[in-house]
Parts: sequence; C-alpha cells; structure tokens
Amino acid sequence: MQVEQQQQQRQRKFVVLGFSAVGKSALTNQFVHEHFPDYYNPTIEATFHKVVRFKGRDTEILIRDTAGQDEYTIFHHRYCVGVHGYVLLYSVDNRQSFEMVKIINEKLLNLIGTDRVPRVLVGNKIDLDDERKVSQEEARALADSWGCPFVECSAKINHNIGKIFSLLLNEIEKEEKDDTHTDSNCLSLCRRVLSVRHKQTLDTFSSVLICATLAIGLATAIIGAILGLGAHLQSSWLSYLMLVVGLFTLLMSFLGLVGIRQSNRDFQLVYCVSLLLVVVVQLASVSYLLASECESCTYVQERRVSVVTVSFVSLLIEIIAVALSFYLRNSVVEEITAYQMLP
Ligand SMILES: Nc1nc2c(ncn2[C@@H]2O[C@H](COP(=O)(O)OP(=O)(O)OP(=O)(O)O)[C@@H](O)[C@H]2O)c(=O)[nH]1
Repeated sequence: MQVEQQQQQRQRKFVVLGFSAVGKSALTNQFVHEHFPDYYNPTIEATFHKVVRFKGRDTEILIRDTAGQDEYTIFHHRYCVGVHGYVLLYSVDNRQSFEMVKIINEKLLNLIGTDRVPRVLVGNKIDLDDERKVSQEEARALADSWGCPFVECSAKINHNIGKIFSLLLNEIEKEEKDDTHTDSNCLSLCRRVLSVRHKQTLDTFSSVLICATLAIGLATAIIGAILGLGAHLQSSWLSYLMLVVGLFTLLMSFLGLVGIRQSNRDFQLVYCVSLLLVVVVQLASVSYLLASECESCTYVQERRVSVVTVSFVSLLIEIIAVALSFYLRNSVVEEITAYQMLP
C-alpha cells in the first residue's frame, strides 16, 4: 500500500531566482510553513519541501531558495540539473529588481540552452502598492514575450502564493504533454533510435563511396600526369585538365569524408556541389574525345570500350556518393540534431 502511494507521488523541483531582498525566502516560507518572517536575513541557499495535491495526485515539491542574483552572478549547473521549473521573482516596489529579473532569465536560458523552460514571472510585495515602481501591464508584457504566466503576490499577506506553484505545475504538465506529442513518445523514440542506426550504416556506406571517389581522383590525377609526360597526349590541354580534375576530386573527396565523419553539413555541401561539377567536366571531356578527330583523340577512340566502361563506373560511383552525401546532409543529420537537443 505504501509502495503504491510512493509510486503515485511524484516529485517536482523548483528554484526561486531573483535580485536580493525581493522576498524569495519570505515567499518560500509562506508557501511551506505558512509563516512570514518579518525580518531580513540574507540567504545563502536552502531547500524546502512540501507535499501538495495537484490534479488528484500527491506531489512533493522541493524548493531551492537561492542567494539573490545580479548581473555578475555566475549561474551554477545545480540550478538546472534535475530542476523542473523556476519562479522568477521581482519586487513591485523595486525597479532594479525588475530589470535584474530580465538578466536572470537570459542567463538561465543560456545555461539550459533552450527557451522551453517552465517558468512563472512573479511580482512580490503588492501590499506595498503605494510604492509601486513596476506596473502590472509592463510585467505582463514581459511574461507574454517569454511565453510564461505572470502573477502578482504578497508573501506578507499570503496573497496568491499557492497560485504561483499551481501555475508552475501546470506549465510543467504542458511542457510534458508537448514533449509526448512531439518528441518523446515511444514511437518517435524508436524512430530516432532506428534513424541513429540507419545513419551509422549510411555514414559507413557513404564514407566507402567517398573513399572510392578519392581513389578515382587520385587515379585521374596520376593518369593525367603520366599522359602529359608520356607520348600519347603530349602536353595537350587534356592531360592538364585530367591533372586538375583529379587533384580537385581528391581534395573535395577528403573534405566530403571529413564532413561525413564530423556531421559537418557545410563540408558535405561543398563536396556534393564540386563533385557534380567534376562529373559534368568528365562527361564533357569523354564525349569530346570520343567524337573528335584530334590526334590525341585517336588514342582514346582506339580504346573506346575500356574508356567508356571506366568512365561509366567512376561516374556512377561519383553520382551515388553525391546523392548519398546529399541525403545524409539534408535529412538524417537534421533528425539527429533534433534528437541531441532533447533535454
Ligand atoms: N511588505 C512586504 N515585505 C516583504 C514581502 N516579502 C518579503 N518582504 C520583506 O523583504 C525583505 C527581504 O525578504 P527576503 O525573503 O529575505 O528576501 P530574499 O529575496 O530572500 O533576499 P536574499 O536572501 O538576500 O536574496 C524582508 O525584510 C521581508 O520581510 C512582502 O510580500 N511584502
């Protein structure tokens, strides 16, 4: 029975952030102990817990009350590891605390690396309405721009304190639902695992093909150089062209290989485009040699079958390598990136 109860109870960890003396400790104490300490004692750090019933389920809330932050505070990773949501607090009678909460929010999002963070913007001390320096409208506009709820409260008179945490629990639930629908349901997880494996196979296959284009490039360059030096295509433009095309293919294939290995999409793109260019040049020069009457062309024409076969095989390898590399670049890499970005 106890085990069942424990299974039913979930835990949510919150962190209260804000400038010094905005009422972080007072708010936490009011929520947990229903008590307002009417004195100021700067906090170093403290954790509180309380079990509440939220939507028919027991929920243990752990709240970390922090030392006040300012623009120089370095946010520690403990502010985000295992944390479900944040109360971003300012004091309605303190303009500086409102400006500071914007900086704190920015630092927090930078630390976490996403803006899909359950947060509530809270203006405390509304019992001091006469001394108000931050209007409701301005704060609400800020919360809207962050895409999070906004509430004003008073820890002193216990106004809206419970509401802050209900709003935060709601935000977390919303975020979890979004994740279930978009990213982390079982089906899409399987799809991703499959696509990771799929990508690894494709990576290997593509790397083999790129190595083949590397070899083709090397061979083309060597043949170009030999022919240029030898008797058949003496110093003709064709031997230079082959040399240049070969070296270019070699270089670009190396780039393509690095692109596949490091999932560098720009390298892959450069490889694809340049190899397509090489394919066009190769096709044009072989067609020219087979059709022309020039002296060096006779040499190629006499070996028509082997020239066409070799050209066809190398073109095929190059085109498949380009297509595969292009596919990897556009589809799978994108999916993997999205997968890695999941919290
Ligand atoms: N009038 C009024 N005073 C408040 C309220 N909440 C907190 N205070 C007072 O504001 C002062 C600072 O409150 P704390 O809760 O210690 O503020 P804090 O943000 O935890 O401060 P640090 O620990 O320094 O970051 C204390 O004197 C509180 O009594 C409120 O709702 N209304």
